[in-house]
Amino acid sequence: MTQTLAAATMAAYRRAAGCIAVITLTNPPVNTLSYLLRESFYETFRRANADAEVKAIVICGADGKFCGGADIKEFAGKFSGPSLVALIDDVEQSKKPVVAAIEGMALGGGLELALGCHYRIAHTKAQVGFPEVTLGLLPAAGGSQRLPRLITLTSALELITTGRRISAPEALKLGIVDKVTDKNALDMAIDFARDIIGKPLESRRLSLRTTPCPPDVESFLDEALASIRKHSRGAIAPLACLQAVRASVYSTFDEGLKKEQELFKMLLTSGQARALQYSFFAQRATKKWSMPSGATWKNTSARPLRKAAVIGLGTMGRGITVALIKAGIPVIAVEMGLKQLEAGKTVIMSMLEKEFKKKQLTKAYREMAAFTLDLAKLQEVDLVVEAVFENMSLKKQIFQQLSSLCSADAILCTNTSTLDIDEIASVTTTPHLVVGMHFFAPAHVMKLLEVIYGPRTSPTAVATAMQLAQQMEKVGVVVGNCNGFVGNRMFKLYAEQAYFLLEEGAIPEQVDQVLEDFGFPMGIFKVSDLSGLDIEWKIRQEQGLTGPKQIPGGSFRHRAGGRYSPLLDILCERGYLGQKTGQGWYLYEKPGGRVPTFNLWLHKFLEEYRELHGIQKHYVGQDEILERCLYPLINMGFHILEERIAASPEDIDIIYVFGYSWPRHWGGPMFYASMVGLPRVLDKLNYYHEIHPDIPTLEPSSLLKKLVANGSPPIGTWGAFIKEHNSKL
Ligand SMILES: CC/C=C/CC(=O)SCCNC(=O)CCNC(=O)[C@H](O)C(C)(C)COP(=O)(O)OP(=O)(O)OC[C@H]1O[C@@H](n2cnc3c(N)ncnc32)[C@H](O)[C@@H]1OP(=O)(O)O
Repeated sequence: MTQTLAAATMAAYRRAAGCIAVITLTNPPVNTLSYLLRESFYETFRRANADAEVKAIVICGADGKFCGGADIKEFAGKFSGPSLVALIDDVEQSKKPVVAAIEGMALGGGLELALGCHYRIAHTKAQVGFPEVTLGLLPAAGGSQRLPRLITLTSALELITTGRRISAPEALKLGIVDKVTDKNALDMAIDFARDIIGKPLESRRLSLRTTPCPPDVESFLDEALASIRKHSRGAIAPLACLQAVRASVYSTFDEGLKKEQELFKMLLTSGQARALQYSFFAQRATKKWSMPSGATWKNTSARPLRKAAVIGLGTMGRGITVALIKAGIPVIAVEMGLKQLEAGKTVIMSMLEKEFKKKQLTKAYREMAAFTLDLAKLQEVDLVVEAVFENMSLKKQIFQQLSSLCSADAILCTNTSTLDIDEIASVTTTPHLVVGMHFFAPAHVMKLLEVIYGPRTSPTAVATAMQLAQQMEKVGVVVGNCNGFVGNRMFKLYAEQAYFLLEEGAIPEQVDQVLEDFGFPMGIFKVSDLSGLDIEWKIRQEQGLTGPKQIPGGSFRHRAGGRYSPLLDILCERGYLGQKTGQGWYLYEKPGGRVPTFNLWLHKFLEEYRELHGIQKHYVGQDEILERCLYPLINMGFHILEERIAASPEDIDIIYVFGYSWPRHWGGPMFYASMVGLPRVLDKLNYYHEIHPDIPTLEPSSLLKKLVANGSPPIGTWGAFIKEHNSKL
């Protein structure tokens, strides 16, 4: 096994144009600088350096990919083999000119290696960057010291602290690469290397330079610190990146390297780095979907999509239309009335125009959108996305029509956030082609797509929806059919607890502050005001929890078998719908206002409400807010795993990171639970359930109890317990 790997992983050596040594980094799929590659590179580079016939060296990557950086999997173990810092030092100190031929990508350690080279030549489509910060790390093979010595401090700081990847033309403008070509970068690098043989190299060694600084560097760095603190939402890596760059200003190169190492070691052992690296692999794992039937991404093919239709041009339908066109799929956009069609068309065309200006689209977009009232046009399409109101009878009516109008093999998707896919499919003649696609608003921006299969959905329909997610550059996650699917089913408990906390004595400002300190960009009440309280109100009505369809049998504060908070309903009934009406949980300067301020009415109302219902107000502390909001949500995650609605904790975590702005440096709810410790989560749920026996969702799930009873195994091994848990044998 090791031998096979060793054969595939190497720094391959060959000679070109007589006197040029070409070293090819070879470690599929993205030529990461793993232990084996570093070992091989060390030998190969020495060989090239020692060979008197070699006058210059070119470094490139196999299969048109320079290098994807360090092997992230190796961060979890002990470092062995030659260090990247030392290898790059060898490269920079070489007396023979060394040229990097960058094709595909030079990321992280890959870019650091390229910065050690004396020249860099990139293909125009290549990307370069330091994504370490997104993994909870910093460029620690001299990158944080060499980049600021090469380009402006402002750009170096921005690239290192954000992890933004840039195109080769931008890298050329900034001065990171020396030449860009749309031909073969390796051929160009070889020619270039031949031309520079014998030329002095001293000025090309970045470690010998000093960092060029703006006039008032101290206040520049102070402002940068304040801005990073404001935007990093509790993430520590951006701050460490800044400290490393700061060292490049005030220290010698060697001292700077020491500081870089010190900060790297601190980050590497932090929980945040573990969470972010987990998230990196979790995101990739969602592509490898499976269904309980045994169908998987490997054994199922997607249908080609030449044309799609979107039905319903409200906010969601508009965003979906734009997302499809951005993915290169022509769309027939359908509405039921002329007025709605015209309104939808105007907004969609202006959204497309904006995307075009941002260079996200080519000119052809005008021809890619057709607008019609005529459902007969749907005959031509391979896929339909229905995006009308969240109303079961309306959706069923539409799917019945689709069934007779569309071609027999058209994939029929419903954009629903809660409704039963199977019930919708039941009115069609092709239930196997019906699949749920839960987009998140704004649909042309938000990355997440929940792909929902019902009991009759075919693997082909799922594969096609997942393929479409990829085409739209979204993260698709395949989930089973249940009320609210994964994301909203869990979110419901998060929101519910927040309302209960208001009833018990908290105020929206307090709850939001705790959630924002945790790392959410906005607390739940601000989010509710922003999206409009009536969204949840309509869902509650549809579920028979409130309104004219309310299921009889409950009481004012007890419905559907447990405690119920009618606070949101009361606000909606009074017309307090959030930002759009100028008042919700907060007060706004005017309808449509954006700045939340103290809502005196709400505070008085909460006092009266508590008094009226005999609720004993208590002091709600920060821990209680966080635990009451997050632990029931996590507990529901365990139920969802038990029921196999989500195939893995990774799937749940990715849904939360990409759809609900869960702070990525906490990995996602399930990873967070594993970091906090499952016994603690279990104890706290038991504790709160004892105090609030009328909230059944606080009762710990049996899977959580089982995992704790088994010594709280690592998250990567939960799958075995779930299988065992579900086994009917
Ligand atoms: C002391 C030295 C410190 C150095 C710091 C570093 O270098 S940290 C690493 C910095 N590099 C990165 O963060 C790059 C991460 N990778 C990517 O962004 C992308 O994978 C890519 C390189 C742009 C390629 O994207 P593409 O969409 O083509 O492929 P995938 O993302 O699906 O990746 C293919 C498989 O390769 C695995 N993989 C990619 N990069 C790494 C890596 N750096 N380490 C380990 N594994 C990596 C990825 O997980 C995929 O694996 P599968 O098993 O096929 O899912």
